[in-house]
Amino acid sequence: MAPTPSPETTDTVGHLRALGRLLPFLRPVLPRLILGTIAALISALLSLATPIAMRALVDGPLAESDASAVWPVALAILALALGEAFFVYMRRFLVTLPSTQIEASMRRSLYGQLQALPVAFHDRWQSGQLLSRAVQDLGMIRRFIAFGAPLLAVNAITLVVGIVILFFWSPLLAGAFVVLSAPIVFVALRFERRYFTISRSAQDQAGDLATTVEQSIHGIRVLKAFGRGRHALEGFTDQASTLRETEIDKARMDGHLWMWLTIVPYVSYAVCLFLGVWLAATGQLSVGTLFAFFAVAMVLNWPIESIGFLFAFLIDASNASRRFHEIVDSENTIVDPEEPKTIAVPRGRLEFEDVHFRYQDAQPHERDLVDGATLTLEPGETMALIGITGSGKTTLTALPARLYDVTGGRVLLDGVDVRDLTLAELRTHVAMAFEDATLFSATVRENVLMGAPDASEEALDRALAIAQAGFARDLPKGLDTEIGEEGLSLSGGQRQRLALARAVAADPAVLVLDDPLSALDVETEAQVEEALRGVLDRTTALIVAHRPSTVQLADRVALMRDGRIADVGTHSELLARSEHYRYVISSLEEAELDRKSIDAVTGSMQTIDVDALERQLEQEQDEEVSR
Ligand SMILES: Nc1ncnc2c1ncn2[C@@H]1O[C@H](COP(=O)(O)OP(=O)(O)OP(=O)(O)O)[C@@H](O)[C@H]1O
Repeated sequence: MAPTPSPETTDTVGHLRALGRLLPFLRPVLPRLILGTIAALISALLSLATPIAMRALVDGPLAESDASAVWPVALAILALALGEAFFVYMRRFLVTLPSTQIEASMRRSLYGQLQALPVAFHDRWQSGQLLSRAVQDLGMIRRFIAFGAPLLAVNAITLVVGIVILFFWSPLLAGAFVVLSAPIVFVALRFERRYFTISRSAQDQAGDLATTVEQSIHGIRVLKAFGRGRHALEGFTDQASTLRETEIDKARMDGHLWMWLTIVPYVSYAVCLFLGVWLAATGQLSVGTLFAFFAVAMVLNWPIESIGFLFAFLIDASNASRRFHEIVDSENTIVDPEEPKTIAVPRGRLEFEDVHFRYQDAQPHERDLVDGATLTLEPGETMALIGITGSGKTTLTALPARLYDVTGGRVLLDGVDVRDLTLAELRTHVAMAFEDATLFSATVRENVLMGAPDASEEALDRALAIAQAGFARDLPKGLDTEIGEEGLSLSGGQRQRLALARAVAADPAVLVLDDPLSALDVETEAQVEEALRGVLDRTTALIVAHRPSTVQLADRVALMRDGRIADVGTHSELLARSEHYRYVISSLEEAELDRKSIDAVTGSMQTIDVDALERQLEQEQDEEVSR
């Protein structure tokens, strides 16, 4: 998603306001930034002083043919040059460190906000948009703070001081110079309006491109398995071409501005040269002053020419600041209560009390996805949740840990509304394992102990044993083996077992399992379920079941239908009294039979060289892509 900028903020004041919002990040390093800008200003003023010394040289020693008087002026010019170089160095020295500090603290704040924002926010935002803001936009802001902003301030002051000097020497010549250079203002204003929109488009398109790269890397197996490599490449190429065209438009606009910023001053120099020579010839201006006038005008050439790219820089940075604040300003709706309650000794009674929930993108005419669900899990009880696909089971299980907040009704833990507990406390009481077992680039140990970093070695052993994840000890470095994106690849079943171990290790009062055993073969699943039974005696568990065997594990089963809990009872009670339950169970059994036959086929495939087959398949697909 890439929000479009509001039109009222596209003027210079809007840009400055957007940049002004960076002030809280600038404040801690403001003294250094100011000193850096002062250093830049001194170096610029020294560059203006050189023509003054030259004027003295031409009108003094040169005019009077006094060779001995040349030395002091030449030494003064040398000193001015050395001084200028020193202050340029000081500017870089003073400004580089704070600008990287600002970038780092902005990045920290952005990442903190991304962590704090609810799942509903992440549902709406593309990952690439977030990535490009965290990397590209913040880099742009750093460069603007380190380079663009001081230069802008210094160039503006240099221009004013330079023009004042010119007026002081010759009001007529300086007046002509200013009037002839004035069209630059109109060119710049026109540029600003058009560049703002295109700069924002380029940044948003870069975010879209990052999303595509991220998604295709994430889904590389699917793309390869379905031979969609070429299709993905075509899609990527289209997006990259669009971005390229936008960048070319940007460069064209920039080039256009540069052209005017080069032509206009030179036209004005040419006219002023005629005028200046006439003034000197008629004795109204000394040769030294004429010479110095043009030396100063040449020094002013850079501040005038740089207006173009500094202006573009300012607009890019203000857009980057807007894009940054779009995230940072996003309202976090899932926060700690002002006066939190606490549950000293959790027992694990979980109640859904007339719970309603609808996703933000739900159409007004649609009814709530969870539409008045009421269900009570007694401490230590294991409740299986079943229903047809899309009936809202996963959504309901996301509510106790406040991954989403209910839109009506309440979820109570030991009689306390989960919204009255701090998130930190709530998440020590409620642990989750999902079907999609996400592991992070860290060691096995760190992944499993994520919810309980202080857990003992025994607790870790127990969690691994329950989840049948003993295989982790046989990895190259045992539990210290790096896994995830940067480390060792694990099978889907191995990942799920570690994710389950992670949920169990936290030793929660309530365990919410959203089909966390789907990737396990039947035998391992039976072993995990057997071991889980021991844990579930002490822990309240809500388990989304997609297999009849998981239903058997439960004390009772809740049947979800049309957003409500249509019935609750033991498996045999529901079989006896609910037709819908029989329908759901029979469809689960059918799916299970299919899965067992697939397991049998894959078992017999163990004798075939699967690796060789995979390699051959990949080779064929690569050849297809390269064709
Ligand atoms: N983040 C989301 N934003 C918007 N709609 C969503 C989101 N997640 C799920 N839905 C919609 O809510 C409905 C219920 O989804 P949910 O995953 O809760 O069902 P489920 O019963 O767990 O399904 P399954 O058995 O297939 O896993 C679906 O129609 C789905 O499209």
